[in-house]
Amino acid sequence: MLNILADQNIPLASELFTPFGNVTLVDGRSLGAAQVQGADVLLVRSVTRVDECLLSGSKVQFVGSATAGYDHLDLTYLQGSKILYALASGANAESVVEYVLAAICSQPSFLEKLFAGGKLGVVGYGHVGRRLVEVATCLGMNVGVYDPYVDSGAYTNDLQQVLNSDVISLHCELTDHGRFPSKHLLSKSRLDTLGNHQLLINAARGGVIDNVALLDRLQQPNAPVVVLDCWENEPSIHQQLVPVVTIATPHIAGYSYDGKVRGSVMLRDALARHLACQTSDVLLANDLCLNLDSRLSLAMSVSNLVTNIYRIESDDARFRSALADADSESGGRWFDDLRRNYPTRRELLGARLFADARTDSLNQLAQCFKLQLIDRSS
Ligand SMILES: NC(=O)C1=CN([C@@H]2O[C@H](COP(=O)(O)OP(=O)(O)OC[C@H]3O[C@@H](n4cnc5c(N)ncnc54)[C@H](O)[C@@H]3O)[C@@H](O)[C@H]2O)C=CC1
Ligand SMILES: O=C(O)C(=O)[C@H](O)COP(=O)(O)O
Repeated sequence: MLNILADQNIPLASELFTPFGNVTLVDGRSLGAAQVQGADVLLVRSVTRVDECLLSGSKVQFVGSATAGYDHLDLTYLQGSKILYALASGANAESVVEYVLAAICSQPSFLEKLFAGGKLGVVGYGHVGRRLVEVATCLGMNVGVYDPYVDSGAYTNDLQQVLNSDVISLHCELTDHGRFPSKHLLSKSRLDTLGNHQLLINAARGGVIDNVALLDRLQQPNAPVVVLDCWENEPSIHQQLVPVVTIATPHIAGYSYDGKVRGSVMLRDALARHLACQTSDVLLANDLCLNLDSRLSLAMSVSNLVTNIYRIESDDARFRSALADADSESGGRWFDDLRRNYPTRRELLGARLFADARTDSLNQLAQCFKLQLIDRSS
């Protein structure tokens, strides 16, 4: 029997991994080398740094991270030690895209701009960036993409062109090495080029924006409108930033129930392949039923639909209230508590949409989110 150590915040960890061995659930943030010693398989989230310090001397042979980002894994060490690893690439891309749409919908003037020929600038053209571009273009928006490693075809822009956009959304991985490190990509000088006619969203990693420079920029005149999901030094974030950003959330853009379960299943499947075991399918049907008035404009339909399933303002309110109530001695515990106790949020993708007629706008929406459009009048 394998000894499997899993972060307690990986949904269905016990159910999915018990067929392979004994599953022990642990607190990923405080996980230390002593706990890992007897484990064969380690399943983590982004809060656990997986490197030589954690694994040296252990018998871990497989590391799974139920996340898209992998800046918490020392891949050079894992490869050098012949420890297999698996990620949940793409599992939560839809969740992040719906978060970004909710952020835009929470700022109606920016939503209107994007539907009136304004531009959405996307940094990073991986799973999230591609899906965001797919949805935005399907809705008729004008899009530019900066990703120095990937060909984004007709959407290709240089970084400054993207930073001139009405809405800028960051979706690159966090790196401090290589030809194009993304650490502090939004440096003081780049933040200085932004103005109050722009919305900046960071649901990538905190370190992509220099948070000290951001605080300084947001205290100057003509500051951009900022939505922050990811912060430098989580969970002990720069708290002075909170009052000056427009929306503050605790790194939950990827926290749809669907996205998290997809991530768990991806790891289960990767471990099963490694062990050459069969697995059964996990069906994750979207049973959400939504209603929409077919007379609404496309912009209003998007806004109604997105806010129907997810109100980013509620996350922002919970964040500010938890911070206000936080014990100053507790470090970032309030931030992790918000994440651990995150309410169930479903995705729009694949839901059923009831309307009183089939209009072009509704067909367009149905195509974007693979909705099952049901015409109540027929
Ligand atoms: N807030 C949240 O809950 C979540 C955050 N994330 C973060 O978002 C990132 C993107 O997610 P995915 O698209 O799934 O990852 P991905 O690995 O599919 O794509 C990352 C993209 O970033 C690009 N990139 C790397 N350096 C860059 C640079 N300097 N400038 C512009 N682009 C650069 C890569 O070429 C790649 O196309 C993840 O690495 C993760 O850190 C992902 C999911 C949830
Ligand atoms: O997938 C990623 O990358 C993320 O940022 C995760 O959604 C973050 O969740 P945790 O792994 O920190 O629970």
